[in-house]
Amino acid sequence: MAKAYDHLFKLLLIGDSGVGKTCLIIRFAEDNFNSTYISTIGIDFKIRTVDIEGKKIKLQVCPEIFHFFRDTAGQERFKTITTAYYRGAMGIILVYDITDEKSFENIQNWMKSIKENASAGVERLLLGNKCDMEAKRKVQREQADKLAREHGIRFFETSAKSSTNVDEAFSSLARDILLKSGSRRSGNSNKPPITELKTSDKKNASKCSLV
Ligand SMILES: Nc1nc2c(ncn2[C@@H]2O[C@H](COP(=O)(O)OP(=O)(O)OP(=O)(O)O)[C@@H](O)[C@H]2O)c(=O)[nH]1
Repeated sequence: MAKAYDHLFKLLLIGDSGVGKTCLIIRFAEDNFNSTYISTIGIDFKIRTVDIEGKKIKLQVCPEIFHFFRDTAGQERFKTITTAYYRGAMGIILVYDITDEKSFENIQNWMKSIKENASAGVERLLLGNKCDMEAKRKVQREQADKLAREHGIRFFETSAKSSTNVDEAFSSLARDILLKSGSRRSGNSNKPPITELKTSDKKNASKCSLV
């Protein structure tokens, strides 16, 4: 029997608690949104197959999961329990909440965490989620755009609630991973420059930015 997909890519979402990682995954995989907040204690990964460049790409998506523990001095700390998944991820999505400045500042720490835990060639993507809450915005898109450029990664503003840019963000990451794996095999890079996607996809951006 023919395989139902051409490639399987494992993606991981990281970012502060409450920024909307689980909701983004559920919106992407099930096209659903629930505003009741239950902090992740172990949603399993979700799966969706997308069509990219004529290939069927099965995306297996998982949020970073933490647990609290006490260190030897009795201080409460948290620790990832998905370290193995971190290493196996081919794409990592860094998420902050546009209404929460701290979650944006912490992106630098999450970048460090990727360096320490993930595979060297992992593709990264920055998302500013909850862009439906414009009135409560604390992080300007220019700040995030600058950060993304400094790290050479793409940036979208998304809303899991209104579904803005969610498919676009996941597909763009999958496309980058696909192009990278192809170029690794052929020895040259087909990855379009970051600015190229910006113009072609801008029509989908609605009020949220896609830079
Ligand atoms: N307005 C709005 N609220 C959102 C959006 N995404 C998530 N939320 C809300 O934000 C809260 C946290 O969302 P989660 O998806 O559970 O956040 P998380 O990052 O998985 O949190 P942890 O599991 O604690 O790591 C929930 O109340 C969601 O309903 C969004 O795009 N817009």
